[in-house]
Amino acid sequence: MAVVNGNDKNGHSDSCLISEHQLFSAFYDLEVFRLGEFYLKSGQMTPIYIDLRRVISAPRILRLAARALCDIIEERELQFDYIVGVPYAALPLATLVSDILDVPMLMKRKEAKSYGTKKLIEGVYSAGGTVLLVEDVVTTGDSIRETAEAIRKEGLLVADSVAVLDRQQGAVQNLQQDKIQFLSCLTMEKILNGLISKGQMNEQRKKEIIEHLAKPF
Ligand SMILES: O=P(O)(O)OC[C@H]1O[C@H](OP(=O)(O)OP(=O)(O)O)[C@H](O)[C@@H]1O
Repeated sequence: MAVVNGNDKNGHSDSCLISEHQLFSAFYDLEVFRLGEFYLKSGQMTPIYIDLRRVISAPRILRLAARALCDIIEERELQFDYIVGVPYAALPLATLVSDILDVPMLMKRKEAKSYGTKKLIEGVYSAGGTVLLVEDVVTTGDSIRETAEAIRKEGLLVADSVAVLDRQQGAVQNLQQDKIQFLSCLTMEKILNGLISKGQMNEQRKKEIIEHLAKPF
């Protein structure tokens, strides 16, 4: 993402887009990045785990991440009528993006309830409207795909998705197959570079991690 201090493309002189460095540093201080042996939703072992759920306990950092998402949305001039967070971790982010941009939010449940309205998609909407999907960390993109499928079944449209972090394990290509553009604020490569600058690893370890994450699973 572009780092801009001063005038933005709309000529707002007081604008200050969130930089990748700013975002990385805030997450680093919050101990979002963990090195070790962890398992992902996909079942794959990962030597680096990114726990963005921690941001809900740091409101300023949560807002920073939401503003970074808004920067991408505005920079790329994404068009949409509703915002949906991929459950559960992205729900607080989606709520803030909805508030900052003043665009209505809908909520997709992981499972439909067996009582009440039994709806899978909550909120007020009209078929034909376009939904922007918001994610926290993306690995394969499967969670975005599942959410998009449920939303499309309701007669809503999905063209774009945005995430705070892309682990760069195939999501861009996978989502293209479902005709969903995927954009992110930070990538695994940028995070590994940041961890090198913090003395947490060297170039060789970065190379090993990237090779490990690129293996089929
Ligand atoms: O791109 P993918 O391969 O789908 O992986 C990314 C998803 O995994 C995590 O959610 P998780 O399933 O752990 O659920 P949670 O959000 O409820 O914690 C994360 O918050 C994303 O939604």
